[in-house]
Amino acid sequence: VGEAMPTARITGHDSDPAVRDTVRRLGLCDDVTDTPGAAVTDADCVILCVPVGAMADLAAAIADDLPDNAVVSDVGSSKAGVAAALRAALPGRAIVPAHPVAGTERSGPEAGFASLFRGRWCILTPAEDADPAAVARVEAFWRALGAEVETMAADHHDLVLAITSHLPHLIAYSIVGTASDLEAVTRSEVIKYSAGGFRDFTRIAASDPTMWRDVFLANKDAVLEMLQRFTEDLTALQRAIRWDDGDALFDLFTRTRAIRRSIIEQGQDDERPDFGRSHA
Ligand SMILES: NC(=O)C1=CN([C@@H]2O[C@H](COP(=O)(O)OP(=O)(O)OC[C@H]3O[C@@H](n4cnc5c(N)ncnc54)[C@H](O)[C@@H]3O)[C@@H](O)[C@H]2O)C=CC1
Ligand SMILES: O=C(O)C(=O)Cc1ccc(O)cc1
Repeated sequence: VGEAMPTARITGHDSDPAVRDTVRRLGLCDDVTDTPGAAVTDADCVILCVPVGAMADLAAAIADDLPDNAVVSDVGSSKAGVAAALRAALPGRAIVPAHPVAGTERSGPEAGFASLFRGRWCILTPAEDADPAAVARVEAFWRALGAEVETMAADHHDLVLAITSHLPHLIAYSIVGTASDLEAVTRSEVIKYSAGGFRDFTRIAASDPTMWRDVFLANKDAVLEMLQRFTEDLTALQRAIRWDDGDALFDLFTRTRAIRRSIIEQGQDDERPDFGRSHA
């Protein structure tokens, strides 16, 4: 943020003193405060960057110190529950929930890098009656970081992200968990012979446990809906294998290859040279 907005004054707070020390050491903020309230006393824009299950408590903790004209936003991976929690904790305030759809499996203050949001989408989910000036301020913030901004309803966001992000994480956690439950001898072979497929799942399955526990509990309905469809489609694949239906397998794999190609054409893959994989 400091690099993209050199005149902005950035104040940070984290409930974990070790994180506050690291942020001070790395110089990520102009000031780091020991309480949430002290971080917002003269803020124009407050961005809550905690696991989605912690948003309600943090919003309540800043309520009394928040200046009247401050805009409150967040970066949570699920939106309807967070938006409701922010509205309940901060009644009458300008609230513009946001989700930058960019990240890695890493977390903590050392996991960030300046190009993270460049060319990525940031989805805003303001309520229909939100102040357009507040929405414009949050949009300008993300555009300054290089992101493309789109606005949609929070429920719609949660359905789309359930299939593009949340279910893939659940599947990765599940398959890596299955491998780790295998007998010890097989497990060591899984590690030794892990070809690209399994390795890619282990990257996703190394994502932060607190963050993802909260996402699945907060976006329960949409995730369960997509999981139902997924298990039906998986059963269809199981049937195709059992009955030697090679055409069914071939047709699906041809369709899925086209999806990968369109992601690469839109520049939303992580193969670009500056995407921070060297930090992993
Ligand atoms: N990691 C990723 O790739 C992405 C994460 N997100 C969302 O961003 C949010 C933050 O995720 P990360 O930055 O990855 O996690 P992180 O683990 O790096 O940072 C979260 C921080 O919140 C602190 N915290 C927890 N409860 C708190 C409280 N009540 N008051 C003050 N601090 C508190 C923790 O100590 C931790 O340092 C989550 O809601 C996540 O869903 C959104 C897009 C991408
Ligand atoms: O590391 C990956 O592949 C991710 O999918 C990162 C990510 C995690 C959570 C989000 O809400 C957005 C992006």
